[in-house]
Amino acid sequence: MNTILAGHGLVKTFGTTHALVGVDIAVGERDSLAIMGPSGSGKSTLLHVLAGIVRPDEGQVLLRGERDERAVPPPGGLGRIDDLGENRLSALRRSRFGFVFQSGQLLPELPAEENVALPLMLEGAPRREAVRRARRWFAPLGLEGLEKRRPGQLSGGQAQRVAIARALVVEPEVVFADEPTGALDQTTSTEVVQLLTFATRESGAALVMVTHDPDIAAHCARILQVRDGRVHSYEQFTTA
Ligand SMILES: Nc1ncnc2c1ncn2[C@@H]1O[C@H](COP(=O)(O)OP(=O)(O)OP(=O)(O)O)[C@@H](O)[C@H]1O
Repeated sequence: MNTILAGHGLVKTFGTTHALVGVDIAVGERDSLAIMGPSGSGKSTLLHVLAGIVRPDEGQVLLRGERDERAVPPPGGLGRIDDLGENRLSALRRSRFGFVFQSGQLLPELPAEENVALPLMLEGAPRREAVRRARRWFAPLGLEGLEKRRPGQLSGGQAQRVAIARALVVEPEVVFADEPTGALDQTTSTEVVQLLTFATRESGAALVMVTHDPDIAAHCARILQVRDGRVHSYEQFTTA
């Protein structure tokens, strides 16, 4: 596996709660990894630490191609990101990562196409160009004809597909999804996770997904089980 993102010895404590107590994890190119575990086991914290949203107390997060300012080049072309300044880290999150959350992530006053275009506009693309690029994602995600709808006029499944388009529009290297089907019924969940895994793989990105649902996790190539802030086990599927 060609590792593009890794966490080494990750520790995170909130007050007296030990959310992560020494996690090692590697994400490969075009990998799809489901993070599972009981409530409170540290799944979301692990995703947030890997995505540069939460800084670990100990350990390192490494990303491919991230230049390390120290004299010695990082092993395997990975460079440390957990110690970057806030501005650099947020620029990196915007340009190299895509995010899909459970729900409520779309701006209600913007039409779907502008919601998808938003990350490009934040990167400085002119509105017209950003919307043009955003529209390209509607057909592959089964959203044709819904470009002008506002989030309130979309079903839960359609809104999640718009969120997937928004995550992929920047052509990220890693897509992070935290319970992306948590607010959907079972049939819609299956459709959404199929589109998420397929579109992410087609785009060339890796997927890191937190879910408590084994049927949803089974759409990923690998499943990592977390218990009490530790990696409990890895399961690998050859067919996914
Ligand atoms: N910002 C925070 N402040 C205080 N405690 C936190 C914070 N974030 C997480 N925790 C605590 O850290 C532990 C791990 O939380 P985390 O959200 O990572 O678990 P999880 O496995 O994703 O849980 P769930 O499945 O319920 O979402 C929990 O005990 C939680 O209460």
